[in-house]
Order: sequence, then structure tokens, then C-alpha cells
Amino acid sequence: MIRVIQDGPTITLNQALDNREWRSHRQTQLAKRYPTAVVVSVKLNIPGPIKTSRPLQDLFRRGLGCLRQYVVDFPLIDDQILLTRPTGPEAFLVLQGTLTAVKRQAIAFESATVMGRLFDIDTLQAGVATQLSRQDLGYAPRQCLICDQPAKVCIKTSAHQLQAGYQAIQAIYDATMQDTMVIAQPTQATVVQAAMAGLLYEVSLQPKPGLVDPISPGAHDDMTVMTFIDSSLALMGYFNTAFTIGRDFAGDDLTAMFQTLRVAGREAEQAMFAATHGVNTHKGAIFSLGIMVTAVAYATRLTATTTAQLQEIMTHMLTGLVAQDLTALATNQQPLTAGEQQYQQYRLTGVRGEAAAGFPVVLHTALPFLQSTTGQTTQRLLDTLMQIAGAIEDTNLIKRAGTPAITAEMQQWVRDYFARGGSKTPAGLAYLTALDDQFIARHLSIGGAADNLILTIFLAKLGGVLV
Ligand SMILES: CC(C)(COP(=O)(O)OP(=O)(O)OC[C@H]1O[C@@H](n2cnc3c(N)ncnc32)[C@H](O[C@H]2O[C@H](COP(=O)(O)OP(=O)(O)OP(=O)(O)O)[C@@H](O)[C@H]2O)[C@@H]1O)[C@@H](O)C(=O)NCCC(=O)NCCS
Ligand SMILES: Nc1ncnc2[nH]cnc12
Repeated sequence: MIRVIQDGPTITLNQALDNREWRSHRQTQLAKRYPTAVVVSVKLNIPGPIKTSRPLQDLFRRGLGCLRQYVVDFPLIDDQILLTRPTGPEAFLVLQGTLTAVKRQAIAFESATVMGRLFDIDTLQAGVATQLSRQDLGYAPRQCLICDQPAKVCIKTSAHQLQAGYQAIQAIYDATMQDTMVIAQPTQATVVQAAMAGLLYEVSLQPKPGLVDPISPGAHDDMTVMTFIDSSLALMGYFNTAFTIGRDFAGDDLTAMFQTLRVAGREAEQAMFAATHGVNTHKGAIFSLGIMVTAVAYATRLTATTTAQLQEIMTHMLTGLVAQDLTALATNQQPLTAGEQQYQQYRLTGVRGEAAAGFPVVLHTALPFLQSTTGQTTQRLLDTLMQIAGAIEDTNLIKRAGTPAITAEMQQWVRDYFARGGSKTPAGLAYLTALDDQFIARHLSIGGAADNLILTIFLAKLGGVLV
């Protein structure tokens, strides 16, 4: 029995038809009560006689949370959530907005996320007859759960067995509901290659707000994509050293393992500056990625590991770092780095705080988000970069803006980006290009988000999320 529908009650065709009547009546009632709003009805598209189970209810709840992000710009007037109906979980959201704009976001959610493929979202507005189709809004028709054909074709031709449908649903459930990812025992070469992939994939993406890419130096007048390639190549030896430090570490005090790494990290900074003629390309990445490489090597000494275990190891490695580096800062110490200044001025702990917490944004926001995306790798990674940019305090951005207030502006830009469909639509890409131009004009850059994306790519390569 496929776990995701195990213990789910079966329903009759009549129950399914009665429920369709019930849903339509409720939608109409809500449209009458809120004549200027858009009524969004949300349900799952599950083939066969089983329409619900505890795992499907959990998935529905997670999906509803994700959908709300896509429609965040439309004020929520009312909502009704009915999770335990035998005919499947249902929700009704009443939003203030136009039918086209809301429908566009609903389809963006269905198309851009893996779990979205399981959702069926209807939009209704009193007095507006036409239901816009996916094609009207520039999207491909809904795809079959099992193959790449349009779903309508497979349903009409009964192309697949029900069991195959359940297996596809189980795969979608597994891909989106596990917050901890397993990493098997990678070789040193595999780990170092994944680190290099992180550095090189990130700098190759375009367009990115203010960051260096193959077409533009962004807001960095001292760097080009070649500077990043030279810097990456110069760091390969460091990542091999970071791996052996983790793999060979014997003992229980992992802070000693980090202190050993830190010596190699300082040397790596010199190698970076030599390769870039004194430009800081990857100082943050040397710190963050070095820690992760060492943690992976240590965690997989004897067996496979999980991202949850990696987080524990990294928090152990960095115990005391913030206190030692920042709170103990001598007030008259000069010159202060950006991070040190921001700690003194705003009590922001920057990348040190992120690392000492075990990179929660990477493990609990960026990686699950990347796992849930579909499409080309570049599209998935651009959307993940923007998801990160809306989730961190980027000391690089704050330094360049001269105020932490830029963080709230960044969060609004991220919402605006996803409200246009993100990297999947011409409007989303146009928005990102315009944002890049704005960042260049204002000399802004999200170097911290870029470093978190590098870490996310590294783990995604090791966990098979990126192949
Ligand atoms: C702990 C260190 C990284 C030192 O930190 P520091 O105090 O020097 O500065 P921070 O601002 O705290 O962080 C440094 C870089 O970390 C990246 N970063 C910022 N915020 C975050 C975040 N929330 N999460 C993850 N990473 C974050 C960011 O690095 C990227 O941007 C840099 C390129 O941008 P740019 O603006 O060009 O940088 P600059 O050259 O400084 O500006 P301009 O002169 O061009 O205007 C690049 O570094 C990217 O990686 C932050 O910049 C660690 O270095 C350390 O401990 N140093 C001490 C010596 C040592 O022990 N080294 C070995 C450590 S293993
Ligand atoms: N592409 C990029 N541009 C500027 N700073 C960065 N730090 C890491 N990646 C970067």
C-alpha cells in the first residue's frame, strides 16, 4: 500500500458529485457576500476513490501556506479551511484583487512548485463570467502527474494505472514534506566538486540584483566573472584541506576542528587575494562553505548523514564564535570589518550568527524551496536566490545601503518578483532585470544571499536535488 493514501477512506461517485455541488454552492454564496472580491477555492487533485489521508491533509496545509505567499499582495478578507472532509481537504480564500491577477498567481503556484501539481484552484468573482485559462495567461496546460503530456490527454485516454498515479503522488509528497535531506557517503572528490559547483553555478546565473554575472560586473567595479572564476580555482586546494580536516578529526570538541579550519581559511583568503589581485570575491564563502565542507566530511566519516545532523555539528563547531569575535570586540580596535561595524552599531551578527545557528536559512528555507521548484536549473536557482534574499539579514547589502532598513525593502522586492511569476514568466524576469539595474545604480549588492545560494547548491548537489 502506498503510504500517502494509506488509511484514507474511500468515497463513492455520488459522494464526489454531491461534494462538487456543495463546493459550487459555497463559492457562489461567498461571491454574493463579497461582491467585489475574488473567491479562491482550493482542493487536491487526487485520482481514484481515496481523496484524503493524514499525509494528504499535511501536504494540503503546507501547500496552502505556500499559496498564501503567492497571493500575499491581495488583502485576505475571509478564509474557510476544512481539512478533514472525507472527500478531501478544502479551503476558500476571499481576496481583494482582480480576477486575472489572482488567477495568474494561482497558476504560478500550481506551475512553479512540485506540490502545486497536486492542487486544483478555482477563482470566481461575482458578475465576471469568463474564467481565464492557463493558456490565456501564458502558461502551458496542466501537466499529467505521471508523464509530460497535458493531463487532459491522459485522462481522456486512461493512459495510466491508478497505482502509477499513487506512486507519483507519493514522490511529490516525499519531495516536498521532508525537511531533512539525506546525504550518502560522498568521496572527497565529490564534496570538493560540489563546493566548486556552488561557486561557479552562482556566478553564472543572470540577472542577479547588483551581483557579478557573465554579462555584467553588477555593483562591483572591482570584479568580473573572470575574477570569480580565478578565485574559485584558487580555492580548490582549500576545500580539499577542509575535507581532510573534517574527515581526519579525532576528538569530541568540534570547536577545535573549526579552529584548525580557521587557520586554513586565513591562508585561503590570501590565495583568493593573490588570484584576484587583492579583490574580496569569496571571503564570506571561504568562511561559510569551508565550515560546511568540513562538517560534511566529519559527519560522513562512518555513515550517511542528514541536514539535521549537519546543523548540529556546525552549531557545535561554532560554539562561542559570536562572543569571541563580536561581543569581545575591543571598542578601539581598528579597522573594523563591515560585520564588526554592524555588530557594534546595530547588534547584527551577520554571517557569524547565521553560521553559529547552523545556517537555518539554507537548511529550512532555501533547500526545501529548491526541492519544491521545477523547470530549468537556472530558473530554479534564480528563484531560490530571491527566496534567500527575502529571508536573511545581508550585512553586505546593509553595508552598501548604509542602513538595516534596506532589509524590509528587499523583502518587498522579493514579494513583487514572485507576484509576477518569478523566473518562469517574462514579467518576472523583466522585473528582476530592472531590479538589477536599480541595484547597480544604487551600488547595492546581495553578496550574503549569493553566499547562502552557494551553500544551498553545494548541499543540493550532494543530496541529489541538483543533478
Ligand atoms: C566571519 C568572516 C566572514 C568575516 O566577516 P566580516 O566581519 O569580515 O564581514 P561580514 O559582513 O560579517 O561578512 C563577510 C561576508 O560574508 C558574506 N555575508 C554577509 N552577510 C551574510 C549572511 N547573512 N549569510 C551568509 N553570508 C553573508 C558576505 O560575503 C560576500 O560578499 C562579499 C563581496 O561583496 P563586496 O561588497 O564586494 O565585499 P567588499 O569587498 O567587502 O566590499 P567593497 O570593498 O567591494 O565595497 C564576498 O565576501 C562574498 O563572500 C560578506 O561580505 C570570515 O572572513 C572571518 O572569520 N574572517 C577573519 C579571518 C578568518 O578567520 N578567515 C577564515 C575563516 S574560515
Ligand atoms: N556573484 C557575486 N557577485 C558579488 N559578490 C558575490 N559574492 C558571492 N557571489 C557574488
